[in-house]
This record gives sequence, structure tokens and C-alpha cells, in this order.
Amino acid sequence: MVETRTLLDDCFLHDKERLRHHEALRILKERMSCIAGTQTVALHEAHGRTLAEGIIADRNIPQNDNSAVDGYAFRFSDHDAAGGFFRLEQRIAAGHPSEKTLGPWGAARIFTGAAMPPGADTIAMQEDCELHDQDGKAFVIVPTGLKAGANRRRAGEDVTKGTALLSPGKHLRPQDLAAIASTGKASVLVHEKLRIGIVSTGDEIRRPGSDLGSGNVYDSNHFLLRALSETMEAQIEDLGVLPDQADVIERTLQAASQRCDVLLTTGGASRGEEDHVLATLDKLGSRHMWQLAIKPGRPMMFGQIGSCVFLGLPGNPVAAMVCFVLYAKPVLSVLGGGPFLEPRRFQVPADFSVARKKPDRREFYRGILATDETGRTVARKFERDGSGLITGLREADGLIEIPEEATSVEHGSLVDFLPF
Ligand SMILES: Nc1nc2c(c(=O)[nH]1)N[C@H]1C(S)=C(S)[C@@H](COP(=O)(O)OP(=O)(O)OC[C@H]3O[C@@H](n4cnc5c(N)ncnc54)[C@H](O)[C@@H]3O)O[C@H]1N2
Ligand code: MOO
Repeated sequence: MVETRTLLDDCFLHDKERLRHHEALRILKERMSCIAGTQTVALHEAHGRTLAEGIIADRNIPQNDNSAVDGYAFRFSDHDAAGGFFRLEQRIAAGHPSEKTLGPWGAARIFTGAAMPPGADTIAMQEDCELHDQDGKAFVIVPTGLKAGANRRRAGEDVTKGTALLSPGKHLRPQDLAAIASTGKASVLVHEKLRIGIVSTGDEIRRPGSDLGSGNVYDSNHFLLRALSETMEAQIEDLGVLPDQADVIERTLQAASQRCDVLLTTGGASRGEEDHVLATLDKLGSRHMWQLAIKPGRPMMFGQIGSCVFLGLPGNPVAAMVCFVLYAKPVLSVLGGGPFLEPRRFQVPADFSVARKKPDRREFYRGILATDETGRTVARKFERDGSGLITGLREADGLIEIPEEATSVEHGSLVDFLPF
């Protein structure tokens, strides 16, 4: 009798037993810590780097009370008695503070950013004032209706002395550099860049610029992963395209693991006998995780060869990018001294529906943000699901995340959107 066998044609049949997304994150969080050293760099070289020291303001910012406008500074309590008629006594430009206290009913010509003279507390904008000359003396007529303290920027109103501005682990953005500069620091302690070796695998893979024979595919993943890694301030080592040969893969990964902090591979993560990356990781090091209950990206693997962290991403480009965003990026951030940088999520109404989704796995669709007829921001789904379709990645603004328990998506229901 011929035995019938249930087809495993749907390779996601066993998602119940697979490691779930949140468990994978827990394992990664538990096992990861900073491995990057530190170095001091000039502030202009610190953009995108990971801060390795805390930044505390050791002075008030701004340092002095100063004017927010070009105009006339006066003592508010003088206004009514003077009938708004002030003697012009001083002229104060930015960078040229005055030590002279305003006399009674006195005013100072003042410019934006200039320190307030002692005694003054309020500034009238020049457009609201009138100049008057009497017996060769200059006066300014200040209108009524201003509030005490108008147009004055207080010392320390941005930051008061002693405030902690930035903590270690911060990925420095342009506005963070502005904040550091405002404290007077010219250099900053940051973490060294991680050395990341990037490997493509597969006999069919060719580098752009070379001829494409029948059955060949250009190496998109190298450029995808390289650029994604560079957003994490990495020092990239291009380990090229390795053939589907166990001995070559073994030799290359073994040697690279001694030089690199992290190895990022793509392809060969699955179970086929031509998929040698998994076997090599098992042989040379240890595997901490493989096969996740997600789509795409299921064959993602994580382990180590010696002290080198190993991130084995699937060969399909969409799966490679999804795995990078979900797992590799937070890991690289932690290794480099930063936080576990999970993607941000916000909820948007779905401008699509899915009649049937398999339970027990988390799915990530390529999502496009659009505006519907009522002006609301909604998420559209790139209509095709294939994990090899770079077009979906190119058109997408981010990923739409559908949780394990969902079995369908209704049009108009709120879905999580993870912007790229
Ligand atoms: N029998 C099964 N087959 C497959 C399974 C499975 O469970 N059972 N899983 C599928 C899933 S899901 C994925 S994802 C892929 C992952 O496979 P690998 O990581 O082993 O990747 P490859 O087989 O080497 O390649 C898959 C696909 O991607 C193309 N590729 C590979 N590298 C690149 C590159 N650098 N640039 C552009 N494209 C690349 C490759 O040509 C293949 O088409 O396995 C499924 N199969
Ligand atoms: O996990 Mo694979 O990602 O779908 O093609």
C-alpha cells in the first residue's frame, strides 16, 4: 500500500513550534551588550556616532538675559510714570554687553541676541516705537500694552546649569550636536565603529557590472545590507560573493570572524543541501536562534563564531530587509553602545483587506502611506507578497505588521505601521 503523506508544500505549516517574534527579541536583548571601544572625536565628526559619555550643561544656556527682537529695552515699572517717553541712553549690539545700569526713565537701543543692560526687563519692538529728538537729545516713545518682561529671553531658559542634556548611548543627530556645541564642548567621546563583514552567498549571484549568464541574479542584497549597516555607523568589510561550497564558506567565515565584530550573511539560511551557511555556523560556532514564526524572514539565524556575532539573513531581498530592520539593526545598535533600537510603530487605518491570514505567525507587508478621500493617512498594502520582489521594498514607506493571532485584516481596521 502506498503511504499518503501530508504535503509540506506550505513551508510555514509549523509556525506554532517556531520561535515567536517577541521571544526572538527577548533572546537578543538578553544576550547582547556593548562590545565597541571608545574614542574622542571632534564635534563636527560626531554626526551619527553613538555617544559614550553623558553631556551635562555646566552653565546656563543662554548665559545672559537677552533681547528676542531689535528694539528698545526699558524698565517696565517706569513706563506709566514716564508716559512712555524714555531717554535713549545706550546702544547695545549682540556680543557687546553693557555694564551700565539704566537711569530712571532711560531706555537702550538693543538688537536681537544682545544681553539686556542692568535695570532693563522689557523690550519694545522697533516697529512699535517712535524716535523723538528734543533739544538735541534722543528719546524713544514706547507704546502701552506691552506685558512686563515682553521680548526678553531669560538666562537659562533653554537649559539651566546642571541639566543632563544627553545620556551615553545616544545616536547623535544634528540637533544633538547643536545642543553639545551650545555647552561649549568641542569634542566628544563616542563608541568606535563596529567592523561588519558582509557576505553574499549563492552560485547564482553576480556582482553588478559583470555579465549575467542564464540562471544568474545580481547581488542586490550586498548593497541593501551595506547601506542599512552604514546607517549604524559601521566600518564595512566586503567579503564578496561566496559560492555554494562548504569548504570555501567555512574558510572565509572562520578567517573573517577573527577580524570582524559582526558577520552579516545573506542566503544559504534555509534547509537545502546547497545552503551551507547554517551548517558552517553550527560547525565553527554556536547557533542561538533559527527559524522564526514570521513572514517573510523565517530562516533568520543568530549565533556566534568565537566572539564574533553572527547574523545570518535569508537570501530573498524582502526577507533580508525585514530581518535587518527587526533584528539586525537593534543588535548592531546595542553592540555599538546604543539602545536596542526597535522600529517605531504607529497605528493607521488599513486601506486594504486580507481575507485569510495564517495564525501563529507575524506577517509584515510592504506598506505605502496614502491619503484617503477624507484626508486621513491610511496604509496601502503592496499587492504582491513575494519575498523576492524588490519592487515592493522600493515602493514602500515601511512595513505593516499583522500579529500572530490575526486571521484576517478588515478594511478600515487599525494596523501597526513601522516606517523605514
Ligand atoms: N524547501 C524549502 N524551501 C525554502 C524554505 C523552506 O522552508 N523549505 N524557505 C524559503 C524561505 S521562507 C526563504 S526566505 C528562502 C531563504 O533561503 P536562503 O536564505 O537559503 O537563500 P537562498 O536559497 O540562497 O536564496 C533565496 C532567494 O534569494 C535570492 N538571493 C540570494 N542571495 C541574493 C543576493 N545577494 N541578492 C539578490 N538575491 C539573492 C536567491 O537567488 C533565491 O532566489 O528559502 C525558501 N525556500
Ligand atoms: O521567510 Mo522567506 O522570507 O518568505 O521568503
